[in-house]
Amino acid sequence: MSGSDEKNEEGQGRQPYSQYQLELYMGAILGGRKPITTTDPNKLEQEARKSMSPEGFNYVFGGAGEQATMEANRLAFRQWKLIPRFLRGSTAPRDLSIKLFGQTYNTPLLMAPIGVQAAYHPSGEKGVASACAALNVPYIYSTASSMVLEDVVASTTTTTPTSSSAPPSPPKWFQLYWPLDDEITASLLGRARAAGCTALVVTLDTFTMAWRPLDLDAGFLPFAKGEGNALGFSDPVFRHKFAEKFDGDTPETNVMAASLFWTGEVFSGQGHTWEDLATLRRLWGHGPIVLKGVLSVEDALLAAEHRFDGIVVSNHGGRQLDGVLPSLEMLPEIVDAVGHRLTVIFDSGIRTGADILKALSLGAKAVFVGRPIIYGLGIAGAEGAQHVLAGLLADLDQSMGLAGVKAVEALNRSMLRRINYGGDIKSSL
Ligand SMILES: Cc1cc2nc3c(=O)[nH]c(=O)nc-3n(C[C@H](O)[C@H](O)[C@H](O)COP(=O)(O)O)c2cc1C
Ligand SMILES: O=C(O)C(=O)c1ccccc1
Repeated sequence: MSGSDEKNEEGQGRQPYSQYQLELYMGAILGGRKPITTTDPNKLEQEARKSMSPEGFNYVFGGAGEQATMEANRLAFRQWKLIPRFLRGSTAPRDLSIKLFGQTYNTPLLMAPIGVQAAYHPSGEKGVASACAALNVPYIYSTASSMVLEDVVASTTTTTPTSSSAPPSPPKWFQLYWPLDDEITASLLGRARAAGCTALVVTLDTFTMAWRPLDLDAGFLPFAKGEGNALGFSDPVFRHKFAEKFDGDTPETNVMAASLFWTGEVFSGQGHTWEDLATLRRLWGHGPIVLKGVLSVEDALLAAEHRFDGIVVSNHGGRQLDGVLPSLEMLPEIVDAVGHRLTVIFDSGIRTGADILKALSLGAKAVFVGRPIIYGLGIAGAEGAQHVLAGLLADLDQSMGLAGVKAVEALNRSMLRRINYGGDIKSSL
């Protein structure tokens, strides 16, 4: 896949994803090559199931409870249908760029923060971050990462910034599972700042793990093996506090105790309140703060009242409280209530370009996508993740064209009609 970013006469660069469809056809026609894995979002899940370890696949795939919310996320997308327009002149080249917090982003897609990426493929966070960098997609580093923040950033940062051919690294964001101890929080945020993360995502909905039958039945909990703790174990303040409490031990000499100590810090946040968020703002000090996991108009209004820069309308991909509404259901109401006061981002259930179109038309300024990219990683490492990302962006680009829209900023609700055939996903196809 080419990583070129040439400028054309209309100012919007020829994007690395915009030729991907042609590249795949030509590879097949001229070279007899097949894509590295399927281009079909549903088959992708099946391919991942075959390639990944059962525990790894189930961890990514699984929802909470009976997966009612996870299924509802997909059903919600099926209920909105697009209304295309024609004969309005060429839509090419499409402008997928957006403005978020005063900065221009090439596309409205960001890689969702996903924990423990080395559990799905040895290239882990570095693999996904490099796939994102090749496509200019922002990478959001999770607090529960299996690789050290600074190492992941160094692995994707261009070492020769003066070279005119090298595209600049896309922005990086940092996702926080909020520790109880402010000194540890301060240290993590200071490191994220120093590593160049430009925005802070604070996840509200996962202060404790939900009831996840697939993982419970397999007894799979990455932290118990010391996985997903790299950020904490590499943190000087955390290490100091651990040594103080455990007689000079280090996370390396006493993995189990250090894992418990770390997870006790980052997954015990139910005590935090709206008032405590002031501390976070002070500790972060610079750049936007986005609250992830908002599902009610009331909490969205509170986020605006507390002057947060953004929210992610999300149900964590149906992995937390089973039975909650699909996040797409709440998106229009939340946008109407607070869209003029803060930036509304969306995630949970996006699988296709048309899904992204729908979320943006309902008022989201940008979207996060999680599982599909991790399936690509699990199947074929960084190359697989890049294939999925490029496919999703190419699909979005083409779907926009087919809908008769030239720029993301022109999307609006008049492009959508809600239909409800009732019943399950298949009957509403
Ligand atoms: C395996 C896995 C791990 C995740 N880890 C995190 C995490 O560490 N932090 C976080 O804020 N969200 C995490 N999420 C939630 C995602 O950021 C995102 O909200 C969700 O995946 C969106 O749904 P989708 O997978 O349908 O796109 C995780 C999701 C998955 C599937
Ligand atoms: O599994 C998740 O959804 C998640 O958010 C998480 C939390 C801790 C470690 C890894 C992932």
